[in-house]
Formats: sequence, C-alpha cells, structure tokens
Amino acid sequence: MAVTRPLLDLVNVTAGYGQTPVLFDVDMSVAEGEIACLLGRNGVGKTTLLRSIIGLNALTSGNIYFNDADITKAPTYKRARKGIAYIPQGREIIPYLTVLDNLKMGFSASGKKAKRIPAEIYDFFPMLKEHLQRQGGLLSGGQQQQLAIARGLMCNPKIILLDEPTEGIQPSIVQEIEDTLRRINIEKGITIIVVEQKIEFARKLAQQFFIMEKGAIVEKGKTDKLADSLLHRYLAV
Ligand SMILES: Nc1ncnc2c1ncn2[C@@H]1O[C@H](COP(=O)(O)OP(=O)(O)OP(=O)(O)O)[C@@H](O)[C@H]1O
Repeated sequence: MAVTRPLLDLVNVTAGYGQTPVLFDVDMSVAEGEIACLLGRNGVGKTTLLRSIIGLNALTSGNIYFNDADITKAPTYKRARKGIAYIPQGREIIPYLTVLDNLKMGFSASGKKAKRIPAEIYDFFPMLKEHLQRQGGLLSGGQQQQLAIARGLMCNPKIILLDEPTEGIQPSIVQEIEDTLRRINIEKGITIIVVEQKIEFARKLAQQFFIMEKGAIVEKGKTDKLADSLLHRYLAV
C-alpha cells in the first residue's frame, strides 16, 4: 500500500552556502491545509530553509517531498509549477512596473499564458484595484506586501512560503494581512508556512510551530501549546 506523505515533507535536509553549512538534518512536515510558523533568532537559517524548499539553495543531503513527489533535484521553476509560491523577505516588487504588471508577473511562474487577473485577487486585496496603474515602488510597505502575496496567488499555489510578511509594516495593515492570509487558507485551502519575528501574529495565525536554532529544528508542536519558556529560551522574548 502506498504511504501518503504530508503535503510538504523535509527529510534530513542539510544545506549551506559554498563550504559553509547552515542547515543540519532538518525534518519538517506540514499537512495540507495547515498554517505553520517558523520561529527563531536572526541568522539561525529560516530564510535558507524557505529558499531550499523552493530550490534556490541546493541541498547537500536529504530529500524534499511535495505532494507525494520527490522534488529534491527539481529546478525552482518546476517547483513553482507544482504549486509552491515563495514570497521573499523584502517582497521584491519591481518598483518601476505598475501594480498590474507586477501582478501579471505571477502568471509566468505558473507556466501558463497571461490571462485576466482573477476577481478573487481583488476580493482578497481590494486596495490593489484602486492602484493598478501606479508604480509598484510608490506603494507603502504594507501595500507592497499585499501585492507580493497577490502575485504569489497568481500561479494557483498549493502552498505559500512567506518570509517575514509583517516586517516594517504598520499595525493596522499587519492585522489586515493576518485576516487575509487566514481567508486564503480557509477559502482556498492553501497551506502556508510563515517565517515571523512577531510572535503574537504567528501565534494567532498558525496552528503549528517550528523553532530553529543554529540551523536545526529544536522544538515543534501546536501553537496553542507554545510555552513562554520556549520563547524565552530560543527567541529571547
Ligand atoms: N548568500 C549567503 N551567502 C553566505 N552565507 C549566507 C548567505 N545568506 C545567509 N547566509 C548565512 O546563513 C546563515 C543563516 O541565514 P538566514 O538568512 O537563513 O537566517 P534567518 O534565520 O532567516 O535570519 P534573519 O531572520 O536575519 O533573516 C547566517 O549565518 C547567514 O550569515
């Protein structure tokens, strides 16, 4: 009988930059429909882990399974076509392109010809409709973050990897982003992994947590059981 794996399954993942190892034997499983947060101090390897999942960092050893396929050696564009969207820290909006053209860039990740922007995008992010012809670089940080998430949705992902979506964003927009991510998860069934420094944001949004320290997952569990003692030990909160 075939074994059914979680939607995303990392097994003994080791990776780094050149000769410098950064991730050590990371095991991480995220089930379909779940929201997981990845916590840890600066420099412990959270971004490197997300980059390894989307294929921007090759593994030294270990395997990554997605949707029951071994994607360890698949190039980034194929991972995107299989349904992994990556929204990097800093958002990477093209500043001189309009909001509309930034959105359309998301189509290319799916490998399909550009079509109309689905109405649901404006339903999730009404602000974008008002700014379609503005240059992306003129949006506020919070608006750019919303644009980046919307662009990620254009390839119809099964999972979204988000790196610090609330960084440098004013509280009212942080709340909006939290609500929209929850809607995207519930209404579209999209699985989410979010790297976060804002513990309360992560706690409210995610059902599952992983804590990283020196390139390894040192604690994991349900967020409603995320003890303050762990936060003190690993995040110095
Ligand atoms: N392009 C790179 N080349 C070499 N080393 C890198 C590179 N990017 C990151 N590193 C190193 O890898 C380690 C992990 O960095 P990473 O960005 O993954 O951590 P992080 O937990 O995401 O931190 P932050 O919260 O600051 O983004 C750090 O020691 C960092 O200096």
